[in-house]
Amino acid sequence: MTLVRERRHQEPLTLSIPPPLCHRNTIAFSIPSQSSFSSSSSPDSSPVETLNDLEKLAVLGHGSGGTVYKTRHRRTKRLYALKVLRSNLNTAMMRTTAVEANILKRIESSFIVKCYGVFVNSSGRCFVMELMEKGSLHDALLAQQVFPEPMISALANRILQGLRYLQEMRIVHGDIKPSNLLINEKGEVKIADFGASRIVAGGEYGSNGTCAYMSPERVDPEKWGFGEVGFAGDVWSLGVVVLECYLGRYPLTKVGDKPDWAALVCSICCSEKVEIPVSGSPEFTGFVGRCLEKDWRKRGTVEELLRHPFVMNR
Ligand SMILES: Nc1ncnc2c1ncn2[C@@H]1O[C@H](COP(=O)(O)OP(=O)(O)OP(=O)(O)O)[C@@H](O)[C@H]1O
Repeated sequence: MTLVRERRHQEPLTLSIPPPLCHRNTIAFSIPSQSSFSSSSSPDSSPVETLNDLEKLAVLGHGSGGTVYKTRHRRTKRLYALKVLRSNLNTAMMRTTAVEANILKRIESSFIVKCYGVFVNSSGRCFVMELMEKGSLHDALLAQQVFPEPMISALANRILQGLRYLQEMRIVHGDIKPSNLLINEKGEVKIADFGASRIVAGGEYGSNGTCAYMSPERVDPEKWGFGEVGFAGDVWSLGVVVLECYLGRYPLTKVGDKPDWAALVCSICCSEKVEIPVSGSPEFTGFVGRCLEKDWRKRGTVEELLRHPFVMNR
């Protein structure tokens, strides 16, 4: 289980950041224009045929399963991200990456990081992916600390549209968190990393995913979970991310609390309600409240939240 991880430091983002728009003391940063948030990426006309087509340029980051590189297609000069999974993964992780590859093959959405191909070679399984030049939301939070509400609402809108697409495909993401939300050059946020995902067709939820962003019904199914298939869990995680963007820190534990397993489980499952900062606008607090409803039966659905005034028309 991943728990709350050390934030990896990366090159600071160079997102074009507009003047601060909110009442709080934020670092200036840019809200991508409406069109850049809603436009889709152009389809790639030159897919990668073999891994030899790609030359590695730099390391973009490391995950629990492997390393992600910035690469360039030798002939077309097009840039890609290449995720190379470690060859010594245990059987459970190998199964997980096979599920991930299977899911990625089915996905085609401008709200989800595109996978152009999955290759298996001596060093393991490799995913050729759309390059998200601005890194992850996790990196953006490190650089910006807090986001103004209009930025958060645009971001929530895109993630919800991605979740709507996944639900239509009967896919539960299972690990929505800042490091799995990537940003491209246009400032578009997309959902990535399907290592904890599953296609809903019965069966139990695995234990993959990051505890800090897991919903009460996943952490303590006996108390909160009977009958849940998983889509509501992605909505909960979105609520945690949205609140984190607003506060600039992981929101479900108190400042100074050790983010250990016991503190997390208690903050997610013990109390009946999540405390939402009253300083936000009524739209913001209302939206977060619908995402962080502890009882998944009462929690907002993706469709309902897409119509919520906080994200509507973004
Ligand atoms: N398509 C991409 N484009 C640009 N950078 C990427 C891309 N995919 C991943 N990265 C970078 O590489 C880092 C590692 O990604 P990876 O998916 O391996 O792990 P993670 O999601 O951060 O962690 P874990 O898999 O352990 O939960 C990310 O945090 C991100 O900064």
